[in-house]
Formats: sequence, structure tokens, C-alpha cells
Amino acid sequence: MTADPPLVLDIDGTLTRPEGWGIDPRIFDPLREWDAPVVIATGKAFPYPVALCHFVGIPELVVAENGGVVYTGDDVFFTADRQAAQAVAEEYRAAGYDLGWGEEDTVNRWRETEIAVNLEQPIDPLREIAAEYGLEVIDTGYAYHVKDAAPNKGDGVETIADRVGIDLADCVAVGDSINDASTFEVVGRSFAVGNADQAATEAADDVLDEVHADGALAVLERVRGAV
Ligand SMILES: O=C(O)COP(=O)(O)O
Ligand SMILES: [Mg+2]
Repeated sequence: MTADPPLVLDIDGTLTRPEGWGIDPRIFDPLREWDAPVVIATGKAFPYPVALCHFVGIPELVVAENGGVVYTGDDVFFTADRQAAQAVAEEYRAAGYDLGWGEEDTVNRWRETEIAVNLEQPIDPLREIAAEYGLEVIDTGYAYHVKDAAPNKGDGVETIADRVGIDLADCVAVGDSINDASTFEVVGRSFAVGNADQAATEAADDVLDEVHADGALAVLERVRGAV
């Protein structure tokens, strides 16, 4: 008898419409019907992947904020704190820059462990200030993330696998950017979508021709019933 492998899926660049933005609705039914755990591992703030699981109709297994927040469905782990990233944001603003998300900033409002900055803002001063606080800045292609270098998505995936009883060797991951490389290192099989950046492409076992959700859907077709 064969079963579906557990999945670890990135959101932006991976479950998005081929034009680049917005979740592609074609992923909803295959994910809801998937016969194994589906972990959503994202750089977005905690509420976003929880909401995605909620609306897809699957258990909430979530790595958020690039590993800063991990939710096993029972327990939440915070593996970094926001204080240093917040100080970087304040210094960046004091130097005359802006995070670039408008007054109410729903991108950072519920963010617990890092700060995200709009790609239209200058990165050099951000990197300089972050370095003063011992933080790194990563560019996912969707935002700059000011974060502690230590926690990453891969660590979060390991925590979930351990708590939920998933064999990482069976897991299949799909992602598009530098923040997925750590996931690719811990799972049995990894795919970079066709629009992936260099770091993700180099870290993946396979690189797909298809872009965005077309890539994720192609992987689901390929690995369904594979374990
Ligand atoms: O938050 C981002 O910048 C990217 O999010 P992702 O990790 O789901 O692609
Ligand atoms: Mg992504």
C-alpha cells in the first residue's frame, strides 16, 4: 500500500498564482484532500499561515517568521524575540527611512520575532543598522526580513516533525527562496519552483520548469502516493 508523503510548503512564490501574487485557488482541494500532514513554512507573520490552514481546511502545522514562531497544533514555540529587530526598525526610521507598509502596517502588526521591510526601501542602511544589533537581513523576493540568524524554517520543521511524529526522510518540500534552503536541508526530497532564487535553486534536489503554484501542483502530482 502506498501513502502520500508529508509536505512542507512555502507560501509566497510557491503557492502563489503564476503571475506572482495571491494564493492560487487550485491548491485548496489537493491540500485538503492530501492524505498526510501538510506543514506551512513561511516568512510571513504567524496569523497568515494559521489563516491559510484554517481556510484550506487542514490542521494548523505552522512555521512562521522564518522559524521564529512554530506551532505544532498543540504548542507554540517562539525561538527569537522581537526586541532587537524592533530596535533596528526604530533606528532605521530615525535615520529618515520607513518600513514601507503604511500607517497601520499589518505586515508587522502581529509579527513576534522579526521585522519585515518593503522591498522598495533602501537595504544598505538597513543592513548596516541590523549588523550593529547582530541581526541579518534576508531578501525573500517579497520582503526584507530583519532577523536573528539562528532560527530558520528548517529548525521549525524539525520541531514539528518531532512533536507530531513525522519522519523527515519521507517529507517533500517545495519553496522558492533563500529562506527555504534550511527546509530543503532537513527533508527527504526538495523542489525549487521555476521562479526560485539562486539560493533555493542550489539547495533543492530538483528544480521545476513550472513556476509558482504550477510548480507546487506539479510536485503534488509527482509525489502523490510515493511512500
Ligand atoms: O514573507 C516573505 O517575505 C516570504 O514569505 P514565504 O516564506 O511564504 O515565501
Ligand atoms: Mg517563498
